[in-house]
Amino acid sequence: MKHDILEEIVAHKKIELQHQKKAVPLHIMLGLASENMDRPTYSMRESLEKSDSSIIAEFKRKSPSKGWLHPKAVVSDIIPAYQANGASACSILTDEHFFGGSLGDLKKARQLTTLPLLRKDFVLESYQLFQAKAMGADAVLLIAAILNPEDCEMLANTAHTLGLEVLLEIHREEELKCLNPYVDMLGINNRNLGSFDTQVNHSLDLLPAVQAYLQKEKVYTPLLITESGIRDPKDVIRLRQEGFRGFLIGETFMKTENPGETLRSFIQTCTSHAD
Ligand SMILES: O=P(O)(O)OC[C@@H](O)[C@@H](O)c1c[nH]c2ccccc12
Repeated sequence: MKHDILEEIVAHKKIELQHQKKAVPLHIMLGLASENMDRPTYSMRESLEKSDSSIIAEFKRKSPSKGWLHPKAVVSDIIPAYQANGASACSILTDEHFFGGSLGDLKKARQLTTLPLLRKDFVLESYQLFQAKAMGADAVLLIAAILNPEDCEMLANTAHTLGLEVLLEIHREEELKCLNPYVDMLGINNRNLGSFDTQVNHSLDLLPAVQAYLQKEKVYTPLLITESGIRDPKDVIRLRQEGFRGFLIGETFMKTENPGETLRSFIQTCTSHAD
């Protein structure tokens, strides 16, 4: 049987969470989150909607599929450069073991940018939403492949209570059952998190099923995002024409020496080739 990395990540996350909760108990983390309730927040959905390029630029040092991309990447270099060069939002990988990130990266990023910040991690419980709020996130990722619909709705509802927007990620049509009224953005991940197989066309393949579902369930109106494996500005142009309004890109920027510069020329190509 093929080894499923997603199962390994979730198993590791559960142990990690036990340690984190021992170090900072739930009620303390909730308190830290509430202290952040008054700070200004930035809507990722609005930022993507009003942009012509709608790029969510990701800060990711390594990944299980690609290994190290940029081992010495520093938040204070890259996040301000992402903002200066036209990103609509930033995604910060906070998983340490598999992606080389940390909650400290998110906290630092918050001090350096007014872009909407997405906490990118493997969220299983509300505790992680409190962490996200405490560290300055504006939005959180929920991954349908690791949640059941009830937990997903509970987490999305809690996120909204904390003033966090929700990006729900799906890879397969069946995962649409995790949609709920609290989902602000629906992301189609072009990468299968179990096998790492990544095809940009996956978003287009799944789109008719997503549109049919949204047509049927008219109360859900999430903004459509495409995630992973985007290397060519032409893909962004093509996917925008089909209705996508957010493009989550990590590796294409992070594997270069100057991710901000790479973002700048990527956006330039996108906008100069669009009608
Ligand atoms: O580096 P890429 O191929 O541009 O992909 C970015 C982002 O979509 C990817 O990091 C991602 C999408 N969903 C995730 C869930 C967990 C961790 C990482 C991810």
